[in-house]
Amino acid sequence: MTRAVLSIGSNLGDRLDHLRGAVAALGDGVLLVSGVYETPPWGDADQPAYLNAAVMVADPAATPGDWLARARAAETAAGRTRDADRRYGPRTLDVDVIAVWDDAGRPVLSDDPELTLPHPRAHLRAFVLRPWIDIEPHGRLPGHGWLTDLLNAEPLAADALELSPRPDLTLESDT
Ligand SMILES: Nc1ncnc2c1ncn2[C@@H]1O[C@H](COP(=O)(O)OP(=O)(O)OP(=O)(O)O)[C@@H](O)[C@H]1O
Ligand SMILES: Nc1nc2c(c(=O)[nH]1)N=C(CO)CN2
Repeated sequence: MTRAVLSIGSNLGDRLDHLRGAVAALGDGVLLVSGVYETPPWGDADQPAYLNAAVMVADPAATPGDWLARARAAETAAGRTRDADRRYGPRTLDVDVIAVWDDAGRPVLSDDPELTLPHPRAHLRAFVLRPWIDIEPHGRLPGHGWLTDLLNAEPLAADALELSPRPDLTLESDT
């Protein structure tokens, strides 16, 4: 049994549709879905604004590697395209594995470049932490502490002010 928090983001094409595609591709594993946020581009300012959200998933059989495989499958299913030469550049869909917990609730730690856990830049990204707080208000980022403490301290506090909640956009299925 593992539980994981995934970050989903899109800044090309029909952004909302891409996020919805990601949630659909994750299927029965999805436990909780955050609100949608419009966020300024991080890491490379010369690109359109993103829509970001966070998803909590769980599966009795999934290994940490399975979550990376499912993240990649969701990107493919939602028709991921990207500029391969551009680090932090625009993309139709990005699904990052932010953190994973084992069946005893212990965080899984990994320094494997293929799957580093927790995600090595999560603590620097208001666009990851703010949606995650929606679905886990008392959550902790393993190795870094309470989500709310991270988001309320500089430099993230300034970034958090730039995020726009989009309650008009929802990822939940209508059915
Ligand atoms: N926790 C993780 N989640 C997703 N990918 C990871 C993780 N740790 C390592 N990776 C590796 O990172 C590589 C690059 O992923 P990707 O193309 O999504 O990077 P990026 O979106 O440009 O940057 P970032 O990962 O900072 O968002 C992938 O090949 C993947 O194996
Ligand atoms: N706001 C925002 N900025 C980003 C995002 C993202 O999802 N949201 N993803 C990136 C990929 O590395 C780079 N920059």
